Amino acid sequence: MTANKTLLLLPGDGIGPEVMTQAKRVLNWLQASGRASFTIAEDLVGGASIDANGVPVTDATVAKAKEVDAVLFGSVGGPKWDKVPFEIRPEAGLLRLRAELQVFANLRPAKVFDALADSSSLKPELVRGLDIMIVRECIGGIYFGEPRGIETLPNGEQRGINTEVYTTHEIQRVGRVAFDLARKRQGRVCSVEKANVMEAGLLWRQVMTKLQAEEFPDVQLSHMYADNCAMQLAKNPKQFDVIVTGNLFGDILSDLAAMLTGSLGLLPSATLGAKDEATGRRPGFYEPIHGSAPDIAGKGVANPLAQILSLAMLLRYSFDMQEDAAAIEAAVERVLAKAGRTPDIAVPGRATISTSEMGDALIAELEAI
Ligand SMILES: NC(=O)C1=CN([C@@H]2O[C@H](COP(=O)(O)OP(=O)(O)OC[C@H]3O[C@@H](n4cnc5c(N)ncnc54)[C@H](O)[C@@H]3O)[C@@H](O)[C@H]2O)C=CC1
Ligand SMILES: CC(C)CC(=O)C(=O)O
Ligand SMILES: [Mg+2]
Repeated sequence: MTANKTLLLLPGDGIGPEVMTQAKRVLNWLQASGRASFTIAEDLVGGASIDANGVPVTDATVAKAKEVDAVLFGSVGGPKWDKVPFEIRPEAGLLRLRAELQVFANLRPAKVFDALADSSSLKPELVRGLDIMIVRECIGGIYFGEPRGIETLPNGEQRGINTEVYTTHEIQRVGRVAFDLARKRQGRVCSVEKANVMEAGLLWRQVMTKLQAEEFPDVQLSHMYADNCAMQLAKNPKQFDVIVTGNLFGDILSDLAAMLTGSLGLLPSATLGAKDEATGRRPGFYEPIHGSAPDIAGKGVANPLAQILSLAMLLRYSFDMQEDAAAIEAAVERVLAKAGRTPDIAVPGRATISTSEMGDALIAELEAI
């Protein structure tokens, strides 16, 4: 059994708590079957924290997130908080957590399960067997760059400002994560930016080129403009192995990649920081790539698999529980093969199951191991 590990759950808003409930069942199964022992805390974040505490994440919650071995996050936001000041909107809580934990490398795998090749909006032959890894820089770029804000000009007009900023160091550290991952995969990295338009993109391209030549000559590096990458992902996604890109392009391209797999409700992510050489600890923050899905929240129909697969990534990357992570992924595959489908991945003409029934089906598969 793996020694006691500490875990903070932050379900958040909308479908966040609904899908987190199913992930908790998997955690319970891991403990009840004697595979692991966790100390689990849970806290508010996003709109739920605004309602209770007036801020989207409290200092105490941030402190807890820094103390634990890993954080499992749901999703935040929703129309209820549309009118709160921008600085304390629910999403600001998520951005603060990522920044405070210094989790800079967001790993967003897009893998097509065999049983779902027909659920993609692309032709099955284009996506069958697809397995790409998008590495998105997560605490820099235009989401964090200064200056930012909305200012009033002398003529009374307003101007909204955000700034794309990347330093050599920020590009190198996420680049190393991408090259390291490629070494364990097909050995190919495609670096994505807009070096034809933006200086930050030009620097990104130069730094990646130098990094590959100096530290990763065994890995093949190509470059692509972000607009072309979006087109190529829809045209021929299997050409990619690892894609490394900045915060904004990574956010957008990973939602696009999600639809190749059949649904946004299937894509997990792991966001990792640097390993502290003194303690051996590496911050790990795990979340589905989808948001709080206000259009389906409260209906019991959200697909919990992205949240559960995020837990599998947590076990793999933060707790080195490779077998258990693989067991969960295999159970997901078996549930899908037996046509266990929430509405987002429905097979036309066949009944769908609810969020909790998807949880039931998954636990049944895990118990059958
Ligand atoms: N990490 C986070 O907490 C994120 C939060 N958001 C926030 O979420 C709210 C809604 O944003 P949207 O742009 O609508 O994106 P969204 O990802 O919440 O939803 C987009 C579409 O995908 C569907 N969908 C998402 N997850 C699903 C699941 N697990 N099962 C089935 N269908 C699913 C939704 O029903 C919706 O039709 C906003 O407040 C946004 O800021 C958005 C993205 C990430
Ligand atoms: C801060 C988030 C709402 C941005 C987002 O869409 C994401 O990280 O996937
Ligand atoms: Mg997003």
